[in-house]
Amino acid sequence: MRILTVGAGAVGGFFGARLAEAGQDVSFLVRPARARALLARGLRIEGQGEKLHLAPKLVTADAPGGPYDLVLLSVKATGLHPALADIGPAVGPETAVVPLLNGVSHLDALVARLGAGAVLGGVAKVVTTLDEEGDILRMAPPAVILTGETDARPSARVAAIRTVLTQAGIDSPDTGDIVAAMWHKWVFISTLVAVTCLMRGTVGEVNAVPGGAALGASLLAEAAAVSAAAGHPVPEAELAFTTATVTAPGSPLTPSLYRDLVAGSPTEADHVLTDLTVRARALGVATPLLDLAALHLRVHEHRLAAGRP
Ligand SMILES: NC(=O)C1=CN([C@@H]2O[C@H](COP(=O)(O)OP(=O)(O)OC[C@H]3O[C@@H](n4cnc5c(N)ncnc54)[C@H](OP(=O)(O)O)[C@@H]3O)[C@@H](O)[C@H]2O)C=CC1
Ligand SMILES: CC(C)(CO)C(=O)C(=O)O
Repeated sequence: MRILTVGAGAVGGFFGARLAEAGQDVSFLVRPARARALLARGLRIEGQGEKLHLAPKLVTADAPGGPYDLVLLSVKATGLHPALADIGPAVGPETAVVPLLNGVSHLDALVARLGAGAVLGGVAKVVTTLDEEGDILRMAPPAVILTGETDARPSARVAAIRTVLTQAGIDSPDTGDIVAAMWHKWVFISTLVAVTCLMRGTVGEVNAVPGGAALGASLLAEAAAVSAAAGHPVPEAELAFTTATVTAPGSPLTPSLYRDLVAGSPTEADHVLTDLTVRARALGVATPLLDLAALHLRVHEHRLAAGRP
């Protein structure tokens, strides 16, 4: 399968490398700084017993190649619109684009730019980050990509993509309804983001103090209520998983958005938190704690926009 991974960061680099290792024809669309780093060191993944080092096939926006069979879109929401402009020439009539961003609003942006026929839903379950050298550090076991047609119908292209992913050691179970799966991941990530960013600590640090675990449970109840009102009630098993994750004593877990916040970098707050609160208002769901978390992050973004890190 001809695959283009857009963004060779923590998520795209990880999944693209796995697919390339498994023998797929993978190109990575990168910008100049990342290209320089990858040419100098190669693409390296370490952690969780994995050690992988390969020379990635790089392409740039001026010559992206293609059309490809599959595009894995793995930029952050802050870079979504320029990336959509860059991938246009790489997308042909048979190309399937699978976005791996958290949140859901990018689906509309993708359809507006590339047409509904090109766009599948997507969820990434992986815990990776880039270290100071730009190598990928894998911090927890999951390696999962969920995908499907946005109207939930079975299709040959989704079956083919899931087979290729599975052959590369990437779990890709049938979700049934990928848009619901995206919402359910959104509930998970917005809860985790709100807990850690509001309290400025890891999950374990928040839960080490009285009231910490109760905050996680309250935030999850708000996010799950929005998802249910939008027509995507979160299954009990996923609620239990998120509760266990955000209330785990001693857990070092932080989301990538928290790491961006403490690094003084722009964050995906609008995409991950503000969008959820805007939808909550439209659906008549009260989300006072999520609103507070979104406000906290808006202040951060405003400070950055004003040139004050
Ligand atoms: N990290 C994780 O464990 C998980 C993250 N996610 C989600 O996945 C998405 C990606 O996150 P993550 O991989 O961590 O982020 P990273 O910042 O590590 O990677 C994003 C990459 O996209 C590149 N990029 C941005 N714009 C372009 C462009 N126009 N052309 C080419 N490359 C581009 C950046 O390159 P450059 O160096 O040029 O800026 C960067 O390398 C986010 O939405 C995140 O919420 C989901 C599940 C888990
Ligand atoms: C928390 C995590 C790793 C869960 O997949 C995530 O999605 C993120 O950091 O953005």
